[in-house]
Amino acid sequence: MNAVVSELREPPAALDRPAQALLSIDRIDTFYGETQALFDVSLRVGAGEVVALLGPNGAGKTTTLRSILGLTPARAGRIRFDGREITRASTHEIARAGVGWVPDDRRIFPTLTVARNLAIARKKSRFRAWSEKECFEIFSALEYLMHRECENLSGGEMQMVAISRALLGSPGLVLFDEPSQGLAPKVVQDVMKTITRLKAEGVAVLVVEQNVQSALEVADRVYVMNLGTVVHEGPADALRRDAALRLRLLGV
Ligand SMILES: Nc1ncnc2c1ncn2[C@@H]1O[C@H](COP(=O)(O)OP(=O)(O)OP(=O)(O)O)[C@@H](O)[C@H]1O
Repeated sequence: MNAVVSELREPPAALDRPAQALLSIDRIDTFYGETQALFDVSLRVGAGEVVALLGPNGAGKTTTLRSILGLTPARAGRIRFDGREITRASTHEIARAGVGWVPDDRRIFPTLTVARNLAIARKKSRFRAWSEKECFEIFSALEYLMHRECENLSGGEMQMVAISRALLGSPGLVLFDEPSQGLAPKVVQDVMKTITRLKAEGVAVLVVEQNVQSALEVADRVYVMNLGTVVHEGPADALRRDAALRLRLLGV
């Protein structure tokens, strides 16, 4: 083959990568002050794809989410969402573009009612708007909690509010940070079912999890991080089936 033609060609896409990335992170470095937390991190999430971000404490998973959200912007590299560069956009603009967030500490206004917390989360983006009624279909208990103040809710109830709040913001992508943390096994199953439902509705998900088993049940693809870098990328199925690989990468 002519050398010039071959150089002009796109490199072959890896088979396990989505052809059209909704979110693409390219070689980002992120710092807290002078301390570097992410080193040359690249990651992709396709439209309607569920991607799990796994790895030990301090690996850089939350920092990756914070970089996407503009809470701790990347100092080098590039982040694109839905065809638009968001590397240095404000968190508000990123949310308006259709990135939803379910934080690990839920961040619900404790003295406001559930209804009020949900009302202030409503936003329009180019992605589909979810209604409160649809949230009640997903979480049947939610309808009966609407007039409760959020400080009186259980951990599982708070998680329902946090997920519903993300959906009411019309997301094309929802970032979940440790959604199963501190929840009873039944509630963890409900959260994982919700992730599967989002995928069925065409919403992409990037989920950070310590609960490897639950994450592998719902994910299409997986990234494993360690010490601020991506150390593995591949289909979730490979990690589900290969106990030796799972043990080597995740210690479980
Ligand atoms: N606000 C902060 N200021 C300084 N360093 C931080 C801050 N937040 C995180 N770090 C450091 O950045 C690195 C990555 O942390 P990060 O929270 O992203 O890891 P993680 O993989 O999400 O782990 P965990 O499950 O413990 O949250 C760690 O070395 C951590 O100590």
